[in-house]
Amino acid sequence: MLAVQQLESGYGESIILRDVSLKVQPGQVVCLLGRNGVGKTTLMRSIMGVLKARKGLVSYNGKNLTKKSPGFRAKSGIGYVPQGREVFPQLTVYENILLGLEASSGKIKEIPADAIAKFPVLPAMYERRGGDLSGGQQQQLAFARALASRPEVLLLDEPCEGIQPSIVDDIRDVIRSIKEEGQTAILLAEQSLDFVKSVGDYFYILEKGAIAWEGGLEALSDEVIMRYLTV
Ligand SMILES: Nc1ncnc2c1ncn2[C@@H]1O[C@H](COP(=O)(O)OP(=O)(O)OP(=O)(O)O)[C@@H](O)[C@H]1O
Repeated sequence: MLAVQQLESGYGESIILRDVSLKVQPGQVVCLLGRNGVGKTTLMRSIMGVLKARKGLVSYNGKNLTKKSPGFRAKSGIGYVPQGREVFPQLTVYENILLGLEASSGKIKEIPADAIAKFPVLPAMYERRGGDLSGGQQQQLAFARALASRPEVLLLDEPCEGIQPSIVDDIRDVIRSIKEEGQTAILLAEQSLDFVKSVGDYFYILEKGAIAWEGGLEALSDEVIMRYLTV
């Protein structure tokens, strides 16, 4: 289980997240919601260790990761698809995916066929440079790169942002298939309510850098949506 306890995090002088606690249980798709700028990306980055927490705890299966590097966290089984993808533009699609294997500490030597089978468009593009792909294709590439090391928890930061509807549908199908397989839990930050409702098991809503609401799909009422999510 991934657990965040009383996390405080920010940039320079400003504190962005205060007293944030959440859990992602094995096999779950947990969604992180909130209006623009509430701190969803800051939370993802703090969980991955790209941003150091100021207070609180990030742990995975009881192991305290709070002071550990992003590389250590990746090797502990946490995958990350950052907002904006962060595909290496000069490397080929194949090389980008190979880099994802680094997180397996040498245990996985070849790109797993079942991980790549989730993105059938990619093999035909193996020799193309990452930077030449469309935004949607880059999103699929970043997703495949993260899955290549068979993470136990996957952090997905706004995978549908700026993506054409047909690829959003493909991404939804990939998330559903990961959920059915039950090997990888997902923490999904996403603005699209329809999307999260179609895949999510449990929901946390951030407001002003703190968890303002949490609950299951049945509790995510119109009133809650109006109060915390409507712009
Ligand atoms: N590198 C940074 N330096 C300083 N402030 C930052 C930095 N990145 C984000 N912030 C600020 O932190 C706050 C939270 O931003 P964050 O990107 O985490 O929100 P978000 O919920 O992911 O927003 P969005 O939905 O628009 O992606 C915002 O006020 C933002 O301006």
